[in-house]
Amino acid sequence: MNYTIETVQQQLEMLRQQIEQHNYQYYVLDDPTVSDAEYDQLFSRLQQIERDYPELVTPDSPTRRVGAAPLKVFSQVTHDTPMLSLNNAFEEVAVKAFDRRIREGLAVDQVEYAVEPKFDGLAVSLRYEKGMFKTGATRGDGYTGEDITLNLRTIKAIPLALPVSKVPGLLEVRGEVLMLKADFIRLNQQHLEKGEKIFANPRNAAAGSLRQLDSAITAARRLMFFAYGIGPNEDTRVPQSTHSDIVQFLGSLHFPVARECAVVTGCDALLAYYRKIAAQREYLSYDIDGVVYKVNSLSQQSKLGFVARAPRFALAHKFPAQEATTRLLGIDIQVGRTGALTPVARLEPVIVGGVTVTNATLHNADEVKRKDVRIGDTVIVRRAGDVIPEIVSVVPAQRPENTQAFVMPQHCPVCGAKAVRLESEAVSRCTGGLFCPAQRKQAILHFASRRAMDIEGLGEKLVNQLVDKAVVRNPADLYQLGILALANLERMAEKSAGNILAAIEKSKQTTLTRFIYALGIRNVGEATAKDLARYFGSLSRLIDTDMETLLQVPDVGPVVAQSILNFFAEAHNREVIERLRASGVCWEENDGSINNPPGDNVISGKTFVLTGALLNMTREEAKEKIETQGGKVTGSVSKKTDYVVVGEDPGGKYEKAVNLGITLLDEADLRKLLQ
Ligand SMILES: NC(=O)c1ccc[n+]([C@@H]2O[C@H](COP(=O)([O-])OP(=O)(O)OC[C@H]3O[C@@H](n4cnc5c(N)ncnc54)[C@H](O)[C@@H]3O)[C@@H](O)[C@H]2O)c1
Ligand SMILES: [Zn+2]
Repeated sequence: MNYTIETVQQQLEMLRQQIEQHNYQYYVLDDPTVSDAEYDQLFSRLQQIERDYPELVTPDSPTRRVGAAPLKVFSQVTHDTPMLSLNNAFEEVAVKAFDRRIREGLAVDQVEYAVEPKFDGLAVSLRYEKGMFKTGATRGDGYTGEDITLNLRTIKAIPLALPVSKVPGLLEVRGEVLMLKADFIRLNQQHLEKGEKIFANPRNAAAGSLRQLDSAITAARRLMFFAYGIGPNEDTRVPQSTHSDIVQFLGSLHFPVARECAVVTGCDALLAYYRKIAAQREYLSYDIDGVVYKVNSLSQQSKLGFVARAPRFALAHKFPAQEATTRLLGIDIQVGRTGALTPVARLEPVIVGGVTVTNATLHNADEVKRKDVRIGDTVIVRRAGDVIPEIVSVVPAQRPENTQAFVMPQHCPVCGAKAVRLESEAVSRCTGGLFCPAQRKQAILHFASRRAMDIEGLGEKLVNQLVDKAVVRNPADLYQLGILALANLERMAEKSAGNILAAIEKSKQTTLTRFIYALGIRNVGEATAKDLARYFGSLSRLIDTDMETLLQVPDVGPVVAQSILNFFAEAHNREVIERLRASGVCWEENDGSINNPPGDNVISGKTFVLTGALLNMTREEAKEKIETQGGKVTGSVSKKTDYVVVGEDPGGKYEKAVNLGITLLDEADLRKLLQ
């Protein structure tokens, strides 16, 4: 196709505008809207056109510049030596071309390179004066960065003081701040639980954590630093000969440096290093997006010099993208072992980092809403190591017409029970805990566990087999098991089958606490089960209870109470309980009153009159105790008096109480009440 200068000009402008917008999203807002691969494509298109039409290159083109201008809310730091970017290569041919250019530029046959992993974080510069950490800044647009000294001081890996004997003057250390994969997963998990925004990848998490106005937030996030270079310095003790010496020197100052740094010679060795690191990538504790090749000799480096935005002596050889763009075909709901409903994106198959991806997690309803993911959307998918692929974002410009926002289903798609979301949680959960097929294994294992029904020998392997073979679908089925069904299972001798049947039989005789706990009601642990058993005395009272009553139980709040109500509201759960009782599971019950005679409702709001001398406490003490529990003590008996406490030698008040028919208590009764 033949372009006129005008159409090329138009294309250029569009590309530049798009790239500027992406730079802003990525560098300033830490919130990219396209995948890196897509960005890199736009960028190399722009580079290509500018190579073909050098007369159209403008000094402000993104290909001439680094990053983006610093945010105004931070103070600015001028870099005495600019912080540049790196030229990129994705293909081996580009690496070979790089090596050839270097050899030609230096007029040598072979070149020695320092090779390093390319950290996927954000570049910072740390300024030390007389060995003390003074200021730290982001790269910004390469010339001016943001002053983030306070935030950097919270990073444990950054030394606040260096041995002055080694660096008496000025030293600027350059390197990358990043978040370790494990810390990233933990942070997102926390955010997910709290219903907060989750980060697309460790780089964004690191950038978002570091570029905070409140350094307390940075301190709460765990960040890591790796040093890879030195900026301005006025010190002859800084190595002057090779880059690898500099890295070693940084290590001796106690800066973390990558263990994978090496020195190699020739182009084949570069490619071998790339393959070696690519194979290790998954196992590294931090994300890398490629490797970096740097001419090792510093004098050769300065001979080669710089192009617009990057040194000529270095090259970033990037790994294939971990992100890709594809179409969202549907949103399925998966039900986890604990009943959590997770929306999962069904995708048009796409290759991400060498693996075909057809599904990606959307985490929960809030996340879907925040990203506004809709069926038919074009989405960016990211895959990192063995982490489940996820949707990073939607490409809004490519949304088809008439799409609808996603709504979380009101019922469990597996068992049809009501799905509810508790106020304190980010996820919806199926309430059919005892019979939902998705939750079977978990429910049965918990039911049989030691502190619940205590069925010895019924462990995970056995439960898996029983459920997979559909011999047991819910805890009630356990009590219908026969020796044959058990003995037919793998690795199950007749003797151990007999033992298990005996353990099941034995478990029938249990306590109400254990039984309530065994039901696996969300938020009802052992302690709560005990409180409930004490308070209600019988299971049927608990099943028939209401919110108001539940809130009277010690330590039961609205969230726990709602969980309990949801659980018993599900008819299938009640059926399983009926079957359990019919098969002989039993415990002692009472009407609850003997467990609860003391407590608020007895003293609180009641009026007491004391008469006669008490043996083990003074009247003052008795009065105080009654009052601290919310009761009232008055001096004379009337129809409004609830209790008269009668001690030794009571006076006229005693007779009056008898006449009015008021409940009399002796000292022992009072003490019991007060307990
Ligand atoms: N998705 C988007 O919208 C978007 C927008 C802008 C940029 N980007 C991404 O950022 C890239 C461009 O960013 P860039 O200019 O920072 O370039 P870059 O990240 O490709 O390379 C330069 C940077 O590499 C880092 N680095 C890591 N390890 C290093 C080492 N051992 N030695 C030296 N430097 C090392 C330094 O921070 C340096 O600034 C793009 O290729 C793209 O992947 C994405
Ligand atoms: Zn269910």
